[in-house]
Amino acid sequence: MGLIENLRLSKKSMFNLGGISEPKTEKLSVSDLGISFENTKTGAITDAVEQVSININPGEFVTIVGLSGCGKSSFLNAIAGLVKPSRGTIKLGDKTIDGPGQDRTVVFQKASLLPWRNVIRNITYGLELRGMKYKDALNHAEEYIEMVNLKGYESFFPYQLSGGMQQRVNIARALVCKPEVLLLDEPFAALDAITRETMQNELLSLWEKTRKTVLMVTHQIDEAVLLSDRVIVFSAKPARILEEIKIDLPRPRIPEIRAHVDFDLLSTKIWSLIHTSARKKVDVEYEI
Ligand SMILES: Nc1ncnc2c1ncn2[C@@H]1O[C@H](COP(=O)(O)OP(=O)(O)OP(=O)(O)O)[C@@H](O)[C@H]1O
Repeated sequence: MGLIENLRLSKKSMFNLGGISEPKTEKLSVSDLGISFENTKTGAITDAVEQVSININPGEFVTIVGLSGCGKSSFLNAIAGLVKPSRGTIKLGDKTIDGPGQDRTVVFQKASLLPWRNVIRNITYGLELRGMKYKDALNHAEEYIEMVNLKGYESFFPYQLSGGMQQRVNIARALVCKPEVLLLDEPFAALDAITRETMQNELLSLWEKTRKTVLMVTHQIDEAVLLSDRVIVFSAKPARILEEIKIDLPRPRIPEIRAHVDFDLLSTKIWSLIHTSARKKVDVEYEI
């Protein structure tokens, strides 16, 4: 099924994928978050994130952009429960997040598939780990194989797939577990420009169908504008929120939205915020 047909799916089928209902999603609230790392040898402290507060509504697609090394991944990892914050709280609904959980799944830049499992068995793996019988897990996985356009590749092993196909398996593997929140850490950064664009279009279509709550980190400003409802611009390290920019481009979005005049305006605004923070960082470091 092509992108346009996908976007024309009825509202009913958008929210009821093959009869498997999505879990109820709660609001993700981050309050006054601070993250510091201590060098165990020298005792030196690196402050990566400082006083960040964000609310992400169910079904919202939010992206974080900022300079390299400013603290984006540390922030995302804290929400994944992989990094312990030094200050502040993270909540999903009423539940405080203090470690990894099935309600959140992370997709990293590198696909890290299990090389001894074929495509379908990589996708069923998370469900099997949770105690689901393979036959049942297979039913769920087959649905996602179609969604990520890998029908026909079920029996292929990771070494037989391109980088883009591996990342599609990775995304299907994350979605099949039906997390409440999908965390994406530069998911397409390792791909060439054309594959990256294809994957962005596919993610756009996938999100329109699932309306999953997504928090993504990226270096690509156009990627952030294309996909997001809101872009949060982080300052240079330690990361603070410089500005939250609402992306009020119409939905459902199609790839051609890149030609929309507001697309350029929004991208330029974000670019300018990041570059201003880069200049300030140089001024501070060289005491200009
Ligand atoms: N486990 C760690 N121990 C010590 N310092 C860390 C650790 N993880 C990250 N840092 C430091 O925290 C700061 C922020 O790193 P982080 O990876 O979050 O930045 P980023 O914005 O995601 O960078 P990039 O865009 O280049 O991936 C950096 O100075 C980094 O060296």
